[in-house]
Amino acid sequence: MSVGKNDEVQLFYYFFESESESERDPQNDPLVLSLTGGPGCSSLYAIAFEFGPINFDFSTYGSSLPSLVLNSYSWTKMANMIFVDWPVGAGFSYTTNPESYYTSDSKSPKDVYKFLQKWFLMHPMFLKNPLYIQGESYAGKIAPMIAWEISKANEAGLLPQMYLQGYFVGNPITDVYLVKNEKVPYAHNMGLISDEYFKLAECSCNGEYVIPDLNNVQCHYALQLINECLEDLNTYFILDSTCPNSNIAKRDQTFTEVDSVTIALPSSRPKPACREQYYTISETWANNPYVREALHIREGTKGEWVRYNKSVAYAVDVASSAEYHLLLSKKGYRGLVYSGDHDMEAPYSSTLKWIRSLNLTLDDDWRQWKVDKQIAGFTQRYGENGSSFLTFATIKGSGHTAPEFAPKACFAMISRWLSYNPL
Ligand SMILES: COc1cc(/C=C/C(=O)O[C@@H]2O[C@H](CO)[C@@H](O)[C@H](O)[C@H]2O)cc(OC)c1O
Repeated sequence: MSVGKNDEVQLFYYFFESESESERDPQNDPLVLSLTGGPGCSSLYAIAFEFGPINFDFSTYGSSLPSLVLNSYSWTKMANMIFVDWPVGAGFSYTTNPESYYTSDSKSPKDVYKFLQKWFLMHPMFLKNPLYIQGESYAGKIAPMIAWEISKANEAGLLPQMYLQGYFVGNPITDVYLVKNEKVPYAHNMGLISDEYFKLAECSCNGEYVIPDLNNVQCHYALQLINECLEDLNTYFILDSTCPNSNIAKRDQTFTEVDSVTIALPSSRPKPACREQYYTISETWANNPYVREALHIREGTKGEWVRYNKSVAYAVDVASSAEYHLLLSKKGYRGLVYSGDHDMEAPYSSTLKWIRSLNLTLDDDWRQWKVDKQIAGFTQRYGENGSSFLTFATIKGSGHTAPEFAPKACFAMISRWLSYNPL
């Protein structure tokens, strides 16, 4: 989908209608626009590893491309979903003019709005479906900004009028400073550093761990002790292991040209030993010529697909998007902020900090929420005059990409929230 002048910026997307099994109905189900983080991660990551309808089947993986299996916890079971490779440069999105490559926190929500405007022109039948914007990690910072862009455009009478109902974000990097500064207290709360190290850091650094005073020797010493404790920790999911060499799987994958059904490898190779290596296999899959043809990637438009393009030209020019949550709640839009509670990249406690700073009225205090009679996490809800605007929920024992590690709980949470039920 081209956005911007002269069709220079082309945003690639995957669209799945809701699966009309059981009582679902694509004509009336919500429509969710989904963005992955980074900025620069492809939405294929969310589709294949998190909440999309197809996942890689690694159980049969060994001597061929991974095959695909249906995901029984796919959010397409409750919503129509558009997954966009955002921003330009991520996934299969590209530009024909390098100057159009540059984007930012403040510009990209406008591009996504333009994307949606054009998408609805091509799919007008979805204009009456409740619209939600979803983003995780860095996109969790941007999702409420996109919702605000839509809200403003609707109020200005721009067409098409979009039936925006709200947004939901997972482990959002709402405020980069807050997120980073919370890592030390979070590490302490989770038993990763001792009380003594924490107290030393807290006193000597004055609670400032991101940009400590360079002349403060004691603070430096405390942070050094802490860094040693956290070395080799998987900060995205502190219960998970780290990958010693995430390139192993990729290096020995040379595919032979055979028919489009069976794509054999010259030799078999060891099964991936850790999560990062599974991610690498997705790169082999997405770069396979048959796969690219099936995905309608126009030849010559995009070079190598990478799961996370870290060289997108993106400027962080908004320090915090917390105020957008406030603006949207004041307009009556619904928001859900969920956090895998074992994520140290965007700790749930940093999220609670900016939520509290909004001074919203609590209408349902911290309590358990359950799946299969077991605690799935804890939740808190804010609202006024009988209307609930913002729900916060933790997902117990999950990481940065919460649905990847707790698919069933996340499915239940989103399903309840989209149906206006309490978690
Ligand atoms: C631009 O500045 C910052 C960006 C982030 C973003 C993290 C992020 O999106 O994580 C990715 O999430 C996606 C999921 O959306 C994962 O797939 C990726 O592996 C993961 O890296 C965080 C920061 O500080 C904490 C920043 O300062």
